[in-house]
Amino acid sequence: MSNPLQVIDISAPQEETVPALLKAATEQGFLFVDGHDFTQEEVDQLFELSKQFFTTTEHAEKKKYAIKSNNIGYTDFSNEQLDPRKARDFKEGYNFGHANFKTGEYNLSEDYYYKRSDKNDPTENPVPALFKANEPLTVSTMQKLHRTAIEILRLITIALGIEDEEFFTDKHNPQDASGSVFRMLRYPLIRDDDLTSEGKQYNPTIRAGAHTDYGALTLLFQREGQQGLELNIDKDSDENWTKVPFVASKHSGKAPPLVVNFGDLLSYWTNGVLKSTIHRVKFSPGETRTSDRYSIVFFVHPSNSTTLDPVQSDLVKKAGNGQTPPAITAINHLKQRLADTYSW
Ligand SMILES: O=C(O)CCC(=O)C(=O)O
Ligand SMILES: [Fe+2]
Repeated sequence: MSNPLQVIDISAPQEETVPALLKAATEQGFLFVDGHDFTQEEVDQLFELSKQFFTTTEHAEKKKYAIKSNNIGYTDFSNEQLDPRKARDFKEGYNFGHANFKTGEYNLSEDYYYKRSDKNDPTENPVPALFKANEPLTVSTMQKLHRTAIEILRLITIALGIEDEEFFTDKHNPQDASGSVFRMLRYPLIRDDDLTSEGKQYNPTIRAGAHTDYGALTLLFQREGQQGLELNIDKDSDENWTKVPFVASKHSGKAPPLVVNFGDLLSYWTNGVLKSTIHRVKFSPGETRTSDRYSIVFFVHPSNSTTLDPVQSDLVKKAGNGQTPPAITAINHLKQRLADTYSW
């Protein structure tokens, strides 16, 4: 499959990466980020861990970790409906949240996370045993993903010509309470005729309904042969979907480039100059897929109290839509979007 997205190597000189990043962010809102520091081996281990969790844990056991309104835990097959006009999404997932990306703590209890108590209660957001046993891997991944996101935000600030070079990075302090979530997802291989009558409420082709992401930035790993992510770059047409292919890294021994997209918050902050592009996951009828799709996703959100006022940038003044973003904080925006998705 040819690649319609740009591949940007963040280890290359800034003079090269900054204009390419701006072009990708303003035209498509999606790109590949190569030159990160994830090895193939560690990403393989992550996908193995995810597969093991989803395929060897009893359903009743998974349900003990059911997702709560803090967005931490297991999402069951019927939980999520990203496009309210369509069927529920046939996928399962596990979200790690309430993390401090500096110390590596995660799934922290409410009062400890919000600094109302100096003691964490590990029973509040319990971690499945398998993930607990593999904590060094998941924690180093979350921390590295956060650092990668910060680097992308730094480059974007330069690309937009924002005078305050820390405008975006300051809003994403690794120690602050935020809606950031690290998520493992599994979309099982299933064909139309596999569905029981109970399963008919699911759509076997559209696995994640069309949506934009709620946060600032999303970083995603996928595996070769497990594609399915599609973008609707042309907003005026519901029919025109661009498939995200699998591409390999240019750096030997490194994991494939991360699929990166801009979420609603970066779009608000830039009056629509950075595109928060609609996307979905689709298994097309008749395709020759032989395995489930797994994805590993990091949703980057700013500190909870951040507001959505546009940045001071000539580029945004000139090319922006001039609309006033909603007068709410990042956390209230997230709560609203999660309520719409999960019918909480
Ligand atoms: O799994 C994927 O490829 C995409 C998932 C996605 O878009 C999301 O969860 O927001
Ligand atoms: Fe998404």
